[in-house]
Amino acid sequence: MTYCPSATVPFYKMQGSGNDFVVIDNRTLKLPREAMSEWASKICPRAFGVGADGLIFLENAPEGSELDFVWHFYNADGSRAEMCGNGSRCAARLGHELGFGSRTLVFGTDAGPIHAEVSESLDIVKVELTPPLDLALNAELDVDGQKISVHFVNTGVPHAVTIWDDVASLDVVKLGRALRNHPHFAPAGTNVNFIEIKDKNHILIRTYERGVEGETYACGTGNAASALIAHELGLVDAEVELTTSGNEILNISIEKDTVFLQGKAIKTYKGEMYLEALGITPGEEMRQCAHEL
Ligand SMILES: N[C@@H](CCC[C@H](N)C(=O)O)C(=O)O
Repeated sequence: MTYCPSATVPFYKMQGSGNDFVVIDNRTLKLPREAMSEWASKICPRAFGVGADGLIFLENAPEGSELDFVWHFYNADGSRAEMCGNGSRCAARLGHELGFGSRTLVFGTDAGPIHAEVSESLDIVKVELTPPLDLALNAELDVDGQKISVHFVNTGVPHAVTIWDDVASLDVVKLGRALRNHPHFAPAGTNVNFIEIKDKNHILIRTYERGVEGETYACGTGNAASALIAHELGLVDAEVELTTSGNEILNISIEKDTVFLQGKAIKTYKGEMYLEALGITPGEEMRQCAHEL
């Protein structure tokens, strides 16, 4: 089917613990992958676009695959990311609601398959993250003249984790940007988490996200990385509750090498976006119906 936009493209807006996403069902739109990055960088900016930390496209899985669907995930700046924990919880919920699969489903990301369980109420989603990679503890890094002990693990995307006494008082954007761009993490860069251990089952967390290039209200894979590292250092148990900067709760459970992330996945609205207003150039097939724009 050739897509004819009649000026607008339907979308869903969702949030997982305040990490917000525009989600597009690409089964009918059939937007080619080459155009997705530009769409993200036009749709995600707040005030000028729809506004979101990331853009997610849901598509049918390849014929014969065991997946219920596949996604394409883009950060607000248009960079593609291998995975997103909060986005994966939103995608699982919407994927189920759009008929891609049952409440227990599996979908494909660049980091590998994600198994998800959507609650009966649909508002809570638990995902099993991809196996953690490249764990490295206690690198002493020079950041703006101060020595910081930095831990690292990839929980689908790269995460640096630093431990502090009072995360509320930190300049997360300044420190986060410096670590994100630190030569130690080149060329991919990293997301950066700032955590405060409250007790064996409770962490306060703030995250600087790569691709948003700022602090977000929550980052699912960052919460997983932080709990995993704190557990590895003997600071917390295998079941951890994290309070995000948006004051939401995310739950992480660690079972041997498997990490689960659970939290709210909320569908906030459904809308139609105007391509021209967003500065998106319609593709060839869209020009056929330019009179409708
Ligand atoms: N917010 C996400 C992570 C999204 C990708 C990240 N910004 C990156 O580029 O690595 C999460 O909830 O995990």
